[in-house]
Amino acid sequence: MAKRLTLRYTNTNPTEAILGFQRQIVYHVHFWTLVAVAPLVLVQWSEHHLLLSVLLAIFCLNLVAVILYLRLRGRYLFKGRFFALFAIACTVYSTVINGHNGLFWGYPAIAAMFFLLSLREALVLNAIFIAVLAGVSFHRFPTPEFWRITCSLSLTATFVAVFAWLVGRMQSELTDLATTDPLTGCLNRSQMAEVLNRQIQLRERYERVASVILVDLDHFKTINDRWGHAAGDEVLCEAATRLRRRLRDTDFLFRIGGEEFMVVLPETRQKAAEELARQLLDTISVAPFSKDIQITASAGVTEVVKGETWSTWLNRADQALYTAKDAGRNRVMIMRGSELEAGQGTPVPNP
Ligand SMILES: Nc1nc2c(ncn2[C@@H]2O[C@H](COP(=O)(O)OP(=O)(O)OP(=O)(O)O)[C@@H](O)[C@H]2O)c(=O)[nH]1
Repeated sequence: MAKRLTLRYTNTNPTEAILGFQRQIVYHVHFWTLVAVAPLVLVQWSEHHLLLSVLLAIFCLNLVAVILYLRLRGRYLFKGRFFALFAIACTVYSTVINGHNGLFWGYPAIAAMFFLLSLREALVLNAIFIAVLAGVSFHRFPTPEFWRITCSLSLTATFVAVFAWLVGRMQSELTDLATTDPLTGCLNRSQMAEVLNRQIQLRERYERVASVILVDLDHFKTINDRWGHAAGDEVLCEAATRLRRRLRDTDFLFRIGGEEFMVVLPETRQKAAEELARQLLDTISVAPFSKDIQITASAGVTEVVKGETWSTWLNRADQALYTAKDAGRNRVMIMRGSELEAGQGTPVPNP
């Protein structure tokens, strides 16, 4: 065990970072659309297009509402659906009464929908939008122009759709890279606070229980020293696989240090967690790893207590683990509330 857990958490959560990035996009699209559309309310009014002017004014009110809500509450009001609705209505109606001058707004509207909506919603709405604009163009413009308009609108939608799809894929790949440990595939520390806090919220609000197990491989340094770092890496991967195999899909497995793993068990009381911890240590010690390496592990177990912070909860599990190490390793120690249960550390039979 290299050192005690660092319980200070800096805000480096990748999920939060992506949400922040999406909020920025929503903010900018709404803000710059407002800058472009607000003067058109007066222009259309002065040209006696009263209905269009009113439509544009309501569109602007929606833009202002979304911007303010985002600024004040940090939330995305209406999820871009009113934006799409008004952009489509205004562009189509403007094309009907203004011809090309209205149609030109269709191109930025197509792109904006891909920025604001989910890919599926943007594809469906843009298909409808382009079909309606094509219908209007067919009646309003000569046939060659209708084809040019329909093809250029479709090509714009295709380009932006491909771009949005690739950005979405890259985003999820980067999130995976940022949230998992590349060696073992376990979650890394960036997700720790979020997962533990979620369990604490469930405890506070719905009286749900949850437990944490810290598992630390014993004398891991000797493996590196004797068989080399690559063999040590193999043992870590295999240990993670063995732990994962014993866990449920709803449990969370983290690698939080060199040879230290954390298991978060939702809906699990301390008693059940203690039993599971013993089984986890068994899966590590029961069979040799590659190169016939034999290894054991120690574990600290504790259940979340109402009103505590995630760091207090984890600190208690950490203390239980240290006690297990001090007591001779290859055993489980549990810690309830604020007191370590004296003598409750249960040795796991040596392999
Ligand atoms: N192969 C490999 N070794 C690692 C990795 N991360 C940390 N280590 C090694 O793990 C060892 C941990 O050593 P210690 O903290 O002394 O713990 P230990 O030897 O397991 O002793 P106890 O925990 O007290 O039983 C160090 O030698 C680290 O270099 C890794 O990713 N791969």
